[in-house]
Amino acid sequence: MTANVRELLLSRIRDVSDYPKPGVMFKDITPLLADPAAFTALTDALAGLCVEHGATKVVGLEARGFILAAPVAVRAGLGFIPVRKAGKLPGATLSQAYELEYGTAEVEIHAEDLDRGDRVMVIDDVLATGGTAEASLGLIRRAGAEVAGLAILMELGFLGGRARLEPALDGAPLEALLTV
Ligand SMILES: O=P(O)(O)OC[C@H]1O[C@H](OP(=O)(O)OP(=O)(O)O)[C@H](O)[C@@H]1O
Ligand SMILES: Nc1ncnc2[nH]cnc12
Repeated sequence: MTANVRELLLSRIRDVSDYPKPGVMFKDITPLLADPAAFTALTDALAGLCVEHGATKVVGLEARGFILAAPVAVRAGLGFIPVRKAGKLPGATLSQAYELEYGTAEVEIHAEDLDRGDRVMVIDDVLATGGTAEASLGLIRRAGAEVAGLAILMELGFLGGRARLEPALDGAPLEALLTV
């Protein structure tokens, strides 16, 4: 990704202080989504990572991760699998509870959506504490698939998510397009 594209993406992420609770600096990606040049550049960059790391499927993390991962899957010619918040998937699921920067949650995946031999690229907008990604990587492994990588638009470096994720990544790459 060129420095110009990085600048474009950074310029389209809005900082909202004290949202959704005091002390949190929320990274709002809606201006980026509304800009077709920026959204296309982001989709191309993430799809390129899928190809580079030999992914066979793309997993998006609810909800903002869906918005990024779905066009990436189409662009890369791969299937899209949702990791959803608990209670939203109708089939047989695997579940994992985790803690957020501002609350707790539980994520689920349809166990049948991944096969042994699949290499999964996991996509989300923001890496904060790493709890969501950690839980999701665990689900993918429990479903029998391999993690090709974790690709994030923006890593909040000061929250230490990368260090927390090291065991869960187990050598798979963590690719952050932007780090603040
Ligand atoms: O690294 P973590 O501390 O786990 O935080 C990162 C997660 O938090 C946000 O999702 P959120 O749960 O707020 O849901 P949303 O995408 O539905 O807005 C973001 O989209 C990541 O998935
Ligand atoms: N500061 C933040 N901005 C946007 N999404 C987040 N998810 C967790 N922390 C976040």
